[in-house]
Amino acid sequence: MPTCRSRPGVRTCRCRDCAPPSRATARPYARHAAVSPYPIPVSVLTGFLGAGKTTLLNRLLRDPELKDTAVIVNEFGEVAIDHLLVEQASDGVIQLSDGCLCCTVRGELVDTLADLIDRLQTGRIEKLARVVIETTGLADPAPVLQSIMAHPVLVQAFRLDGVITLVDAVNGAATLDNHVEAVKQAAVADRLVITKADLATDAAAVDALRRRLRALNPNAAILDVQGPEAGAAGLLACGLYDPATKTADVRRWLGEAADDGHHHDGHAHHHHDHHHHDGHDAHHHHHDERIKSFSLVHERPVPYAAIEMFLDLLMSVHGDRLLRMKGIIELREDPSRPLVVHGVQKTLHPPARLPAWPDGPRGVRLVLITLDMPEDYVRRLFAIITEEPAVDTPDRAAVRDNPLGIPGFMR
Ligand SMILES: Nc1nc2c(ncn2[C@@H]2O[C@H](COP(=O)(O)OP(=O)(O)OP(=O)(O)O)[C@@H](O)[C@H]2O)c(=O)[nH]1
Repeated sequence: MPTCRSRPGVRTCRCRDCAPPSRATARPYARHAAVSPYPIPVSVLTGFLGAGKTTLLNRLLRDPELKDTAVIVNEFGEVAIDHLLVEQASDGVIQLSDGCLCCTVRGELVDTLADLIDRLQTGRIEKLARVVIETTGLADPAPVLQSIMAHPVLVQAFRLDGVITLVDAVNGAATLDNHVEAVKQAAVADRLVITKADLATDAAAVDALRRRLRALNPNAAILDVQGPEAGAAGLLACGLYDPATKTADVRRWLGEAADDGHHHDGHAHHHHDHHHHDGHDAHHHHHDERIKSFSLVHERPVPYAAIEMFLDLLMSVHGDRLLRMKGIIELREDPSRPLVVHGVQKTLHPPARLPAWPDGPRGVRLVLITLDMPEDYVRRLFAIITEEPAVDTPDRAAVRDNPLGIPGFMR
């Protein structure tokens, strides 16, 4: 990354030469996908200590589909050894010097990603098809996702493709009991991968772990690391765009919220399975109880201002409790082009517009993954925001023209 022209040595200063372009110039990724390499998909590979991240990464990197992939490996502890374990040519591997990727070296992750773009633009890297970030096992992945999405330049160059979380079949249940980070890792995943099933002697315990993961995260596919579907294609293409069909695949992206057949009431909330028929009574699910995944569904278009107000209120009141949100929205002002929203905690990705609706249901479909968030509050807020005002009431026009005027929701 070049240093600042006016202040040599300073890398990320805010002077006119260096300041990133304003958000207003950010272009939705859908539009330039066809003509430029941007945005480059970023996959985050996470999973508790020793879950098998490096092992899987090494296997994936041998797949020709992963050519032109940059891998950012982070390191927990003083001595940088993880990069030595990643077998691929050292060129593609970027080692963050120290510490935990999620917090202390957040700046460094941003610099590393910015540097990749710089190398691409100056021709030092010819092609960059994808970035994989392997997080330390102790990381809460949300801040990693956030640091990409909150950065005005990075957000134009990269898009989050998905989070792949590895769960060890032998130690997974105990890890979930004892570490809330592990529960968060599982909850925000787009793909859950069970590793070390070959070492597990107790098949019933592995089944119980699967059920527990399913309850924690109803929308993610659960795969076996040894299975045929755990290859590059199955793991690294979780985003809205299906690289196979080159179209937006909402169903694949949102999971059950897009599934018209099952949840007409918009209540896609999964209750935890407390029936342990197998005698493997996983007693302490207290971390699991704090995490909920639910969908908000509305079958009609909504005004832009209403959805904006909903997201604003949700983020400002409960942003810290929102681990992840994804959604697709039919706007009343422009129903033919869906709005795509993507949030991590208090950070909202600049909303993108798709040129057209893919097949399937329209309206509003939002999937929320929350930690200690009062679901009732969110549902009530959503109901008020999406409610059609009764015909013939004097307030109807006022509400339509100025949704900020909805009673009870003045700020
Ligand atoms: N039998 C078996 N061993 C595995 C599997 N996956 C990983 N391992 C082993 O588990 C150990 C830890 O694997 P790593 O890939 O280093 O795990 P990691 O998640 O990168 O570990 P950290 O970076 O320390 O968090 C290694 O000895 C692997 O060989 C698996 O599916 N089956």
